[in-house]
Amino acid sequence: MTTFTKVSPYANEPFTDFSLEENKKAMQAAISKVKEELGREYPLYIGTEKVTTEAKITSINPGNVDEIIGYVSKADQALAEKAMNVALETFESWKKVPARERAEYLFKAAALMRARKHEFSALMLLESGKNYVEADVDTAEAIDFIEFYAREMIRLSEINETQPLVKIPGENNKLTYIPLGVGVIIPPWNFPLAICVGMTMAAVVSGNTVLLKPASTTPVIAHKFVALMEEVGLPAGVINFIPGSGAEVGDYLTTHPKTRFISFTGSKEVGLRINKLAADTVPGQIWIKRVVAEMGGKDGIVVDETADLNAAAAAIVASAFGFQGQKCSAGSRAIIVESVYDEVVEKVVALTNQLQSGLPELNYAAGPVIDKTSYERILDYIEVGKSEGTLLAGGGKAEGNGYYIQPTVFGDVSGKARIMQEEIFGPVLAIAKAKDWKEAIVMYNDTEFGLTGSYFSTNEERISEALDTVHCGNLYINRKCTGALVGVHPFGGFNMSGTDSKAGGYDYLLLFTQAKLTSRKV
Ligand SMILES: NC(=O)c1ccc[n+]([C@@H]2O[C@H](COP(=O)([O-])OP(=O)(O)OC[C@H]3O[C@@H](n4cnc5c(N)ncnc54)[C@H](O)[C@@H]3O)[C@@H](O)[C@H]2O)c1
Ligand SMILES: N[C@@H](CCC=O)C(=O)O
Repeated sequence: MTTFTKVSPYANEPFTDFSLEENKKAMQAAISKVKEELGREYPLYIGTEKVTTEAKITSINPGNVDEIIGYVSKADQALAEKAMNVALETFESWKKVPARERAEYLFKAAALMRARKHEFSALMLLESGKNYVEADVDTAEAIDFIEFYAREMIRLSEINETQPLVKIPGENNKLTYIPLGVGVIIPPWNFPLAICVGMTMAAVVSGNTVLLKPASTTPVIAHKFVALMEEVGLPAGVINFIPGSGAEVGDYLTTHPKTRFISFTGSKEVGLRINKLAADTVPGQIWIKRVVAEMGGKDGIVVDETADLNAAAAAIVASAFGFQGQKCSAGSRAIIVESVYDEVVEKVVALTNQLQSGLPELNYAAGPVIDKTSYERILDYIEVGKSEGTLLAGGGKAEGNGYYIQPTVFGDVSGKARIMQEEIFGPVLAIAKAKDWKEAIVMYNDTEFGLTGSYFSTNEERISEALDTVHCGNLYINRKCTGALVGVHPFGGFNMSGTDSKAGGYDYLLLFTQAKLTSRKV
């Protein structure tokens, strides 16, 4: 590879405006095209080999459970071992590829994904149940991660020029960020393109080779990304695609002596398990495994009596019910000061009741939740909510040939209630009343999580105190608590929300590299 793309300053990928008929039509055309390709089989990628297994993951449309998205081959431990050996071998050559050259593969991939944006969004919409806007935002974020990390790797490779070390006479000193080795990439299903792409590309552009184990409900969109990387000419063996059972393949690779790092995004329970298993050293292991674990949230919005109450209500509803509340950033709690409680709650309920449930391909505001297990878990939580608060909206199943649940709101919930403390990961909002803004912040902080939060107020003194005391990785003032943008809002949480890796930020690639200092006497 000799000719490099001219690198422009990083800018976020614009979102598509679906109020324009031509954009809506373009998405509908992409959905029709993708539908013609449903039901295919997809292999594992192990180096140059495409491996088809008898055992398959069947991916279905959660909004229309009779529609099969695809059949994806499934790795077992023997295939995971084979992939590990290929990744180890490929690492020896990939780590020597100059950073600028590695970044070039990413620039090419971003350009191609941009050209096929609606096609990626359409497949994701059918496989995960996102509506047009949510799918478009996910694809845009995937493009952003690729563009951002490519530039970041170039920056890190030039750090000696841009941030020189202190000079002393008689020595030439240099810092180089070198890769770690073979990493296991374990993304969740809820940003099935953006997070899968971001986690994988960050590790790869840093010079590592990876074993990518996608989430079992969204393996087809993950495959589309892997095929794209093959198309741009990324050397075989850099990304090895091994869908499979988390418990079987995941545990095997987490405890493997040659695994150098694990990059995980998902639930607290699985994240803690990985962290624990990875902490044990096994025979043949010569390093401390690095674990990047981004986990769940019980995010909340605090509203005081000076706030713009219409804006606050709109933000509460958008944060609670965007993609059916299936975001780690979802505002599943609202804490409202007593004097404006009734007014805000009334607005929230009115806006919630406007959300219509239906097929993602018809672009309904409220689509299905991801699978039967989630569906049943969320419905159970709704029953718990009925004994912990006052049901104000929704409260059960919604119509449709899929996993549809009504956007549900509970009021008068105590801060200690289960629906205020546990991550439900579905369209369920719990609202609590606080005596005043100070108590509201204390209630917000009363959680084991610490991912996102919003504070609505027009009082500068209180905003200033909120900025200091609301304890979460991503704190927003007077806006919703979802929708972090790459490069603008580096993303990651405190406490049980994870290792605060700040995806889409300037520190992120450091997690996939190690700094080597060389000092030469002159
Ligand atoms: N903090 C963040 O940035 C962030 C972003 C997105 C989602 N999330 C969280 O992710 C969760 C939802 O995603 P999910 O349902 O896919 O989470 P999950 O923990 O069930 O699964 C995440 C991934 O881990 C795999 N896995 C399961 N068991 C494993 C094991 N023993 N070893 C290795 N891998 C294993 C799964 O197959 C999947 O690929 C929510 O808790 C959400 O808050 C966090
Ligand atoms: N980064 C996304 C959330 C990712 C987790 O689900 C947001 O900011 O809404």
